[in-house]
Amino acid sequence: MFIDFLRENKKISILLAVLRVYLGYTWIMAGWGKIASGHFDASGFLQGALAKVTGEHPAVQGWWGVFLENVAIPNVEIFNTLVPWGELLVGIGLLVGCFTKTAVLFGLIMNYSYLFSGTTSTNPQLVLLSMFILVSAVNAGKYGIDGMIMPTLNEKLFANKTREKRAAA
Ligand SMILES: COC1=C(OC)C(=O)C(C/C=C(\C)CC/C=C(\C)CC/C=C(\C)CC/C=C(\C)CC/C=C(\C)CC/C=C(\C)CC/C=C(\C)CC/C=C(\C)CC/C=C(\C)CCC=C(C)C)=C(C)C1=O
Repeated sequence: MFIDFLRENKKISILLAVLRVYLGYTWIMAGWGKIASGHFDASGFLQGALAKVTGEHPAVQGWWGVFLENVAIPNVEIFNTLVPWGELLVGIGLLVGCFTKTAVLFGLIMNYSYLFSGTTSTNPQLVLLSMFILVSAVNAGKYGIDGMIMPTLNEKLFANKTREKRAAA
């Protein structure tokens, strides 16, 4: 019932838009800060995270350590680009409400990557707020670009499928 309320209520979509803009601004600042500095390098952070796999109460789980050691660290150049630009694009998507659901999902993937790496920081707070955007689906983008383009996109992309289904039924 609460989920339906988040997904359908017109007044709550205004609140969701405010939340979306806040999250978008936060991601833009994080991404742009790294891009503008011109020397973002995740190597040190990743090595530090890998070191947290050991000990009596490891902050980083073994399987994530395997990922860091075999995927992230050897390909750090890719992550040095993917992370800042991913953060910026997620931020823009959320700020203007364009492909909101996809943007928030990629934002969550990044939040969890940082959490898995043993950094708490503002990540839990961003995750909790992002959940509201994710479960409220299109309602969060209603007062954004999604609200303008989604009805047309849905019609163009899915109209035939709906017709096919109806014809088959
Ligand atoms: C507080 O936390 C923390 C941060 O800080 C937030 C940090 O940094 C860091 C620091 C981070 C590091 C040191 C890096 C650590 C690295 C690792 C742990 C390695 C592993 C990392 C990963 C696995 C993450 C990899 C990244 C991914 C998966 C993200 C990829 C993201 C994308 C590809 C972008 C997705 C975005 C989408 C889909 C949205 C796109 C939408 C837009 C861009 C919108 C476009 C809209 C416009 C341009 C507006 C205009 C549009 C119009 C007009 C269209 C209209 C059209 C009409 C027809 C009307 C830490 C630790 C942290 O703890």
